[in-house]
Amino acid sequence: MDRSNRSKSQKALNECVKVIVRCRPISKKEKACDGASQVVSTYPRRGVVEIQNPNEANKENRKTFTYDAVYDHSSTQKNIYDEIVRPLVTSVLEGFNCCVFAYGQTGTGKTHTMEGIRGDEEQKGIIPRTFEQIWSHISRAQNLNTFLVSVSYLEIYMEELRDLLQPNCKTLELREREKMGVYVPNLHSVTCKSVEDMITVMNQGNKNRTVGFTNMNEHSSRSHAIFMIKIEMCETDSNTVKVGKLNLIDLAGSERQSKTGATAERLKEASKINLALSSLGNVISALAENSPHIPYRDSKLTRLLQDSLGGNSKTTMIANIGPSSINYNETLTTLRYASRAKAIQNKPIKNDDPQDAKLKQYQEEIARLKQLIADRQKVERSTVRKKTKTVVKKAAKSPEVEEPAEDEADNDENNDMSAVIAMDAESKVALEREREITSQLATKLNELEGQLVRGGRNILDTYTERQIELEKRLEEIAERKRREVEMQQQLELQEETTLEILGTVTSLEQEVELKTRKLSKCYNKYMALQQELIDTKNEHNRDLRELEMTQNELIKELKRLLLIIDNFVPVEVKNRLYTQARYDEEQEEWKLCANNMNDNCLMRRPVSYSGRRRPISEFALQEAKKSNVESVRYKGENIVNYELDMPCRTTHEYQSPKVSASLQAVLAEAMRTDDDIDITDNGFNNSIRSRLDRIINQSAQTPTQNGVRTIKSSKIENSKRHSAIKKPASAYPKARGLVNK
Ligand SMILES: Nc1ncnc2c1ncn2[C@@H]1O[C@H](COP(=O)(O)OP(=O)(O)OP(=O)(O)O)[C@@H](O)[C@H]1O
Repeated sequence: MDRSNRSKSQKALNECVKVIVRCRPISKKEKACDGASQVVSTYPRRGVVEIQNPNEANKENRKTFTYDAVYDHSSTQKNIYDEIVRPLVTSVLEGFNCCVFAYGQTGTGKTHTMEGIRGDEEQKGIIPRTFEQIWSHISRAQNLNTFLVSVSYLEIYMEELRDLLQPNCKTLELREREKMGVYVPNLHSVTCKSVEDMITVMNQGNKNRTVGFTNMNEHSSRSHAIFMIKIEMCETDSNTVKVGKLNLIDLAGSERQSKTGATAERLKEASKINLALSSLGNVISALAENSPHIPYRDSKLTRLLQDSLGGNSKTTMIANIGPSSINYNETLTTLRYASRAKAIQNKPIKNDDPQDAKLKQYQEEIARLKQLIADRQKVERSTVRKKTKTVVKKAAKSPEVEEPAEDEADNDENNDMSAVIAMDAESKVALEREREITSQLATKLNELEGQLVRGGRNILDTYTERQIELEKRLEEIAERKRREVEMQQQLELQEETTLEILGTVTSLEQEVELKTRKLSKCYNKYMALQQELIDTKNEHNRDLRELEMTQNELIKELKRLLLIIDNFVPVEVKNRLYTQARYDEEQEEWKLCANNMNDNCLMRRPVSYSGRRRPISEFALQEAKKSNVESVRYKGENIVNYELDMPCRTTHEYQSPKVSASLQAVLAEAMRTDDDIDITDNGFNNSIRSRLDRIINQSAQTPTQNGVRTIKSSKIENSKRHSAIKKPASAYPKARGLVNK
């Protein structure tokens, strides 16, 4: 394709993000819930969803939202795929970047929509259906085009990128390059050659995905999962390469702690999930309002979705909702975000002749290897012939050989073989080596060729002409349905305009009537906006409360950990932790810095004068062994020359450990009542036990004040009590605890 053509095809038209809403059937749990009702009504033919506030007195006051398509509880996985995703995958096969992502509250059917039910032909979701469409296209491709299909699978868990196909490798990072956009270097990708290959990879990734139990979903996804498919295609005629990329994203669901009952780890996961989703909401809002700053950098999720939202990709958002009144607020939030996302404009561009296409590299490498093998084989043959001629000439001169072979240098391989037999040992070895290299090259060539797939070979035998026809019809039906919904929506809009036009007619009375109707419409709109404002404020307050609850939980956890550190971690270890711990901004985690005291000590070792003989120390020998050119020559280990390495802590600085007020109170109470203190060996180590031991004995020796024994830790009293502390072990009859005497 020449430059002008390419620029023509790349002249991108703006295209809005397509938004569809899918409402799942009411669940058994929701049905069983007291006072719950269905508050969502869907109108698939008009692309409209209505939601009614269950607490509002005026039941007529419903909120209405319009989308590109709406699916109710009776919609099937096949319908959704054929009408929504099939046209997108067709675009991918034309060289576009496309993205489908499922968004919604936890338990509303995102995973059901994207992945479906494994092993159930009817219930399989978007991802496995995509595989079938891709391979059916390849099997039918004309001109025997060459394809390279590769897939990657990653998840964002607690704001960390993880490779689901190589779970043990270290966490991944995000990079950005001008032409490539945002990408993940070192992400493992697997080349696939059939539907089955892709299903195997998907299942393998799903096994590694982080899933957990919550009150709202037994198998709740605790991470955002992104399945990436890259299809590189080379047209045999024009030799041009196109690349289509498809991202299939199953987001983790937004959730409220009050409903999911999340605690500890689940709670931390939930707070990260909600943060990422709220940053996604902010990006959607900023894009919809044409804001000059789009906060993509607020989370890894929004950075990864940068091309899909406001970028060069064709994007479809599937907003999953449930019909029950118990989730009214969450459903309303999802519907609002989905409605805002409709305004996002993308600029899809065909990836014609991309520079980073592996297929092109593979094809060039294959051509190079083929040429190399052919050249080697030529050289090999001519060497064999030359050698054989010499051997035969020698043999002709020798008296033992009676009949010299005259036609030994024929072209066929049999003669080559007999020639090899006739060759001397050295030449044979050289020839073997040559052949080995050639066979290695051939293996490499086969490997590379094995990764590529030739189209048009009907890989899927099951695809008959009728099925192909059926697919075409399905696409037509989907297109017609889309247009029908669009027309219906336009009709409704035009109704309003017609009303205005009608307003110009006849009598004053009619004018008054029309204006009253108009006014009442405007008033309704005004009221709806007022309500939205109130709802948004309430939503904001709820979010705030939720965040406060999460914060309280996390503070509680922090206090618990600090209490453990204060009471059970030795002071010197604690101090070391505090001085060595550094927060790594890049990786967003705490790290322990290596203590560089050793290095400093080594630096203080006296260096020797070059040329002077000196006894070699063990250390110097070891340094020399490392054969480091820059390593210094050390003097003999004359310890008198050394500075003393001062310990980190001196006896003078020693302070007795602090005992928390609660522990003191317990001990004091026990002292007062003279009861036995039985401390079981529940994770207590010996040093802690002995510390407690000391404290108890100290207080036992302290004179009582007003009948209550006090714990003192002055040095003088410590020394006075020294003998008391050294009681024989037999003074403590219980092996696993202490008894106050
Ligand atoms: N359209 C549907 N038809 C029938 N069942 C559905 C539908 N959508 C969801 N379900 C059922 O609802 C339950 C929750 O669905 P799913 O796990 O897909 O939710 P999710 O949105 O992915 O939740 P999470 O965000 O917690 O991962 C599942 O048992 C699923 O089978």
